[in-house]
Amino acid sequence: MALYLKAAEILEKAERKQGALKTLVYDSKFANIKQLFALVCETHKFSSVLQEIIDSTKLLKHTKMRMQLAKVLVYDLLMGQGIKCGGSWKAVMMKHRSRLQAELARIKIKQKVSRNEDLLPASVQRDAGDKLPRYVRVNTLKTTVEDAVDYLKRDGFSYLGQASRLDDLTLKEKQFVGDLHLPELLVFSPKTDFHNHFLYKAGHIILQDKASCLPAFLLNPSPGSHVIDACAAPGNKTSHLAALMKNKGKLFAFDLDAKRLATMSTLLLRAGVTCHKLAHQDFLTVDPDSPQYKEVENILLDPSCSGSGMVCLRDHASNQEEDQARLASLASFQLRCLNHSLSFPRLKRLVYSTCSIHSQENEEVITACLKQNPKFRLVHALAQWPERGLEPLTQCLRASTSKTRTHGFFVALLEKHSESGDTMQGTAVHMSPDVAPQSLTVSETRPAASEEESEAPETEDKQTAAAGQSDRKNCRSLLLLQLRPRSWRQHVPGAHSETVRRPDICRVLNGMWQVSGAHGDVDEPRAVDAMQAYVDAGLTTFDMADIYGPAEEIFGQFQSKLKSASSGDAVPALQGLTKYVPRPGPMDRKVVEKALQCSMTRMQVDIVDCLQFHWWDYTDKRYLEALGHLSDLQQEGLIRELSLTNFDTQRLEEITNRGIRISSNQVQYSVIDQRPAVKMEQFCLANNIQLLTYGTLAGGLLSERYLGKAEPKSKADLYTASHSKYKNMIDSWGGWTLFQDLLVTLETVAKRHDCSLACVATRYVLDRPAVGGVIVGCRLGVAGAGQHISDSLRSCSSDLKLTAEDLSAIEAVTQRSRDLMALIGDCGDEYRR
Ligand SMILES: C[S@@+](CC[C@H](N)C(=O)[O-])C[C@H]1O[C@@H](n2cnc3c(N)ncnc32)[C@H](O)[C@@H]1O
Repeated sequence: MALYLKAAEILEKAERKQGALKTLVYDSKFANIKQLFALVCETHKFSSVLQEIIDSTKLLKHTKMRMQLAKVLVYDLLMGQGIKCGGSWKAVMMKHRSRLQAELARIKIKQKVSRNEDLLPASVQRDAGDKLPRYVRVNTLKTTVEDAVDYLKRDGFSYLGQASRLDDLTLKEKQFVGDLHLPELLVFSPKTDFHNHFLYKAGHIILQDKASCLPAFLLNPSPGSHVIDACAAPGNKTSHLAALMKNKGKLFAFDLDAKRLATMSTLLLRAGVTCHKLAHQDFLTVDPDSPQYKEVENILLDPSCSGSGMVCLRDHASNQEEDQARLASLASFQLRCLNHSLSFPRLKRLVYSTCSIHSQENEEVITACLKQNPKFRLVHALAQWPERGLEPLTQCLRASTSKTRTHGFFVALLEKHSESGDTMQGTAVHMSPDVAPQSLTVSETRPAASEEESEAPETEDKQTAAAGQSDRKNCRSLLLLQLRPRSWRQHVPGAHSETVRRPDICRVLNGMWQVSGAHGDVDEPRAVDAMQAYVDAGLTTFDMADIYGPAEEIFGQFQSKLKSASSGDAVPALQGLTKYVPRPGPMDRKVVEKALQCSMTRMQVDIVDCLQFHWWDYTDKRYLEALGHLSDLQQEGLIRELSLTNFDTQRLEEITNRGIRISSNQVQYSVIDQRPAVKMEQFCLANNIQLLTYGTLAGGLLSERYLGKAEPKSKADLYTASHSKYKNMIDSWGGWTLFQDLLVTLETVAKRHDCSLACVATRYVLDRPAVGGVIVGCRLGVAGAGQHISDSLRSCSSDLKLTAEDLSAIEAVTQRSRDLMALIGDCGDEYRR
């Protein structure tokens, strides 16, 4: 039912002119955007027919339903895939089904047609029947046309060469050609879906209608130039401009809409665009005389418009009077934007474009603008283009499904006369007074508009840059952090605060779950030897547990090996954090003390740096008893820091309120699982408790290795306990497709900082306010540990700073995920379901 309610809500908003259908759909954050978009578009297309059926059958009166909800339900019942929900709405629709079907049949008989499609107005039928080719722009910032063609051929597509006629764009499944007008454009059969294709996800190709590629192509800014993209989001044309500029120069991009800008940020990151400067600003308020724009010679102006050229968005049942008012308001806004653009002092060329088929927004706006700006004139663009602007503005381009096999579009290229008064290439337009739009006035309000299709690609495989010596040096100063730098001991009578040294821990901790056996057999002597490399790199903190197989023993053996090898030299200080994970049962002092002694023996220590307590069942309150004893043992000098693992905020508060001082809580925290940010983090900050995080790299799934890879499903694919655990988390969070979006975004951020994707994912969590350290599973005795160490060092190096833009790109993906707090619960609840 959620699908139908959301579709109806969007249609109602569109009816109230609160936005374009596509924008409303994308802004809805609905889980299945594709499904919602299809339903909204189809219902919209058949709107007048559905209205007739609903009116004739008096469905609203019988059901008390609202019109748009009735339309989506009737559409799916009679023309779509059948009602997909259950419950009362289904029952209602089934009750009325025969009458609704009969009414549809009656309308068909009356119109002497047999197919639903034939009921549509002629203009719609033509559009719907004329399925547009799938256009793919090769992103030359990331690849070349030749490489993309080669890749696609190897991927089973058949390349038919360069098209030379429009008819060559009629292609069968799996065939493709090079476009006849635009060199970086490849053309495929209409149903080709690239949304899950590696090249798309890697940002090597951009899914962009051919007409929408014209503006940047015609502006053709040179590398190094300064360019403005005035109404830029979601950024397809910006990325095209950047590609033409080879990422050199300055590309100022403005947009009013924050959400669209967030999408744009992601899109540009994926596309590898780096020469841009995004601004959330009304372009009309940008000061043309500001020194920063003094070198701007090119502007691309693609303002909000009616969207009437977008095949699926055409409103076939619209109110003519309202439309006229809206068009006038849009045209007025477009003219203001144009006039403003032309006031930039160094401007030489401007491209104006709309995805509208209305002359009010196109030729009339240009005509009015040229009248008001006599220093500018039209350039006859792309002579070989088959569809021209309406007379007399044939210098402009128009595009349509029938003549250019694209969406409906309009493009004008304006150029300034040379300073001497000579004209630059092209012909000045001569205005006839009858063409000049008398009605164009300047409106102050922003009109409701339709926006052009936004599409979101992704990024490529890249080996991480190994951190060099300088990284390691930088990192050491940041590496150590006092686990709990505060004076709580003073509040505890009898505390051994003077004698117990507080350990400093590394910001990246070596997690030893990997030696527990859950990740394959462990060669203990090899594991012991492998610890040396971590310690040599300065990564001296190890996190283990009494239930991690031989982890504590391995730590102990390494500790003793270090001592015996020191021959009098200072032994490097290790920090050993372990966990006490008892089965629920009696928690008297003897039990707790014995468990602690066992850990100490295995770890070969006489004081445990940090003891993290876990409890499986909150209904069994003996966790409070256990913590009381642990607190006593701490006072007796056997534990430096008493901590928790996987406790939720409620219990953390309960424990703290009992006067038991807790140093840290170990929780799952990653770009994916951000539950701690909901309330845990705040409580920790207020109570001087640090979070130590695990799962930050999702058991290794958050890495380049899984970028562009098919979803791992089998046991063979998910061969460690970590893989299956975190794959489940990804499934709950939003699934593999969204996860791929995240990988691409992280990888693009990583490239910008010349580090690995894992570094970015780690740094993202390290930067959270309550996070003291991130635990990264250490691959003791496993090949590749070198890379892993350098990544850890780089993650906490001072020169790795995630920018606001990086964060907003990451958040643009994560905000599309499910609410894990609602789904799973607070930290650690996954262990107690
Ligand atoms: C047709 S869309 C632009 C599509 C974009 N050029 C692309 O190719 O991806 C128009 C954009 O203009 C933005 N917009 C509308 N009024 C604006 C203004 N006054 N200043 C800046 N942007 C504005 C809208 O938010 C919308 O994102």
